[in-house]
Amino acid sequence: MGETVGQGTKTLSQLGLRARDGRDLDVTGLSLDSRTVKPGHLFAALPGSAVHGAEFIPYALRMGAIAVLTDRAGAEMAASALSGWDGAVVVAEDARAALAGAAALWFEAQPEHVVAVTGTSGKTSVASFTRQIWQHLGRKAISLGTMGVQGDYQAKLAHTTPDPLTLHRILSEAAAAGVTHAAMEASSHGLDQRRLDGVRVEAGAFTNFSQDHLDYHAGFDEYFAAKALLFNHILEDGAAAVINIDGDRGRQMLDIASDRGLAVTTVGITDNAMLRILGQRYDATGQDLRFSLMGQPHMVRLPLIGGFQAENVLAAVGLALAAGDSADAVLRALPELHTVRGRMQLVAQRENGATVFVDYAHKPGAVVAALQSLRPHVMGRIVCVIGAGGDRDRGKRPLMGEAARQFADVVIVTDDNPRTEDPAAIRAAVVEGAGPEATEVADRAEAILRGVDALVPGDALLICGKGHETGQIIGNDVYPFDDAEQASVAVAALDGKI
Ligand SMILES: CC(=O)N[C@H]1[C@@H](OP(=O)(O)OP(=O)(O)OC[C@H]2O[C@@H](n3ccc(=O)[nH]c3=O)[C@H](O)[C@@H]2O)O[C@H](CO)[C@@H](O)[C@@H]1O[C@H](C)C(=O)N[C@@H](C)C(=O)N[C@H](CCC(=O)O)C(=O)O
Ligand SMILES: Nc1ncnc2c1ncn2[C@@H]1O[C@H](COP(=O)(O)OP(=O)(O)OP(=O)(O)O)[C@@H](O)[C@H]1O
Ligand SMILES: N[C@H](CCC[C@H](N)C(=O)O)C(=O)O
Ligand SMILES: [Mg+2]
Repeated sequence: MGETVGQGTKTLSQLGLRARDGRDLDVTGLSLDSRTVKPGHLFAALPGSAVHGAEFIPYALRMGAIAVLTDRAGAEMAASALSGWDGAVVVAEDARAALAGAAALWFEAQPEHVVAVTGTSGKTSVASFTRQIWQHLGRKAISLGTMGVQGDYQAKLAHTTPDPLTLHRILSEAAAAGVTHAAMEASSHGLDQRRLDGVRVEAGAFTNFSQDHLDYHAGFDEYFAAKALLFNHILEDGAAAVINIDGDRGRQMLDIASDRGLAVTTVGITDNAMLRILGQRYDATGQDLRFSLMGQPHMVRLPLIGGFQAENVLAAVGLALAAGDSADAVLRALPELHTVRGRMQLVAQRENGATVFVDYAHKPGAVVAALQSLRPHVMGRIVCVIGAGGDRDRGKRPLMGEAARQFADVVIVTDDNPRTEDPAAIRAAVVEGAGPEATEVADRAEAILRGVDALVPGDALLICGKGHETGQIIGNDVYPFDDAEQASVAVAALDGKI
């Protein structure tokens, strides 16, 4: 799935495309991978990070492609395969954007209200909270992102922001199923690769900015620029923007949104934020939040662990208001919100009362936020089990270890998803930051068992990095593994229940 779609036919011009010889052929489907091309398809030969899709044009032609969409470099690369071919060649300045536009026109239907959220951390949570608010108001709603498609239409996704063919297919299927409201995550890869182009987004949110994905983006500024595309490129004129202005990058995004003339709602603890956090009181099961909306104070009980969840909730409030619901209705839904699986989720409790949480913190900023925000909920020590994924940004590993050393009392370094890297080398990089007092336990199940074993009354264990994931990727294989399940097993074993 994903790389191809096809049902019925459309002409190139109906897809917003123009062949270089001006002919307007019918196409029977769209493919962005040569291996999924069927007779009559348009093959999008896109520039990739490993290869240029144009390398596969001869193969796509053999498979029966009737049209090829590519960029200038691709057309040059495939010049000999394309010369004398009787299909249509579309050369676009930005072939990714052209494909996304074509996908939007292929499917046409989208939920009436689509909002999108970007930022280094909190996208999944904000999208889920927004969808939950809508569902409490009786709207037919979905959230779409890292957790797949959830809500009144459901599907699995391989990516946080899927390729445009998958994305537009899902939006149209959801619309056909009666979904009127969709909240989606806009990942920096997705924005950079124009996967969301053509989606009619009526409101965008920005959460925060810290280090991630520097294996993909050239630097912090390029990573930020990708996120800014939501506000200076994707959002329609007159759309709304909900921006957390607590950090420098938030204020920078505010300027970008204001310059664009978007209707901005600001969020944060900052004095002049329109949705402003006034105070938070924490206990073992959640928090009381005092906040103001356009100057009016409100109190709400949130069954959510972690101070940052209040920022995520207020961003969701901003999006729900921007999509047209009334403040009264939206505020009534808040006490019903529940956490996203694997986000500061209480997964087990020992007989002595000590608690175990699973969190998806897999970047330095998230580790700091998760540990710092757990602290006021915990009277005793915080034990932290942490590792880092292989084949991803290497620079973040020592920083994640350092964050654990700084904000946890006991640190156990273990494997995350080593993928094709040497697990011991990844652990060593994490230990570099975690310091000599950290314990290294390669096997993740054993690390969790040791973490649980260390808990005395009042303590809490935070298992970082894998959140909702149900597999551990070692080499190219995926082995069943679920942090929440391992925590329950460890608690049961140590408390003598199995
Ligand atoms: C780095 C990255 O984002 N890569 C994405 C990108 O692939 P690429 O440009 O690197 O592809 P490539 O391998 O160089 O190939 C170039 C082109 O040739 C085509 N091809 C390739 C082989 C072939 O036989 N025939 C063929 O036509 C490919 O379909 C592609 O269009 O375009 C592909 C098609 O859309 C994506 O599947 C692929 O996602 C890869 C698998 C991926 O893992 N991406 C991750 C990092 C990602 O996108 N993550 C974000 C953020 C997650 C987060 O929030 O943390 C996400 O939104 O999920
Ligand atoms: N507002 C926030 N500020 C700081 N950290 C946060 C915030 N929200 C979530 N986090 C941390 O980031 C982790 C991931 O949260 P979430 O899945 O909502 O974000 P995301 O942006 O979708 O992440 P990803 O890009 O990995 O999918 C959480 O488990 C938590 O540790
Ligand atoms: N979407 C993120 C998830 C990382 C999760 C973490 N467990 C890891 O494997 O690094 C990525 O692919 O970079
Ligand atoms: Mg996410």
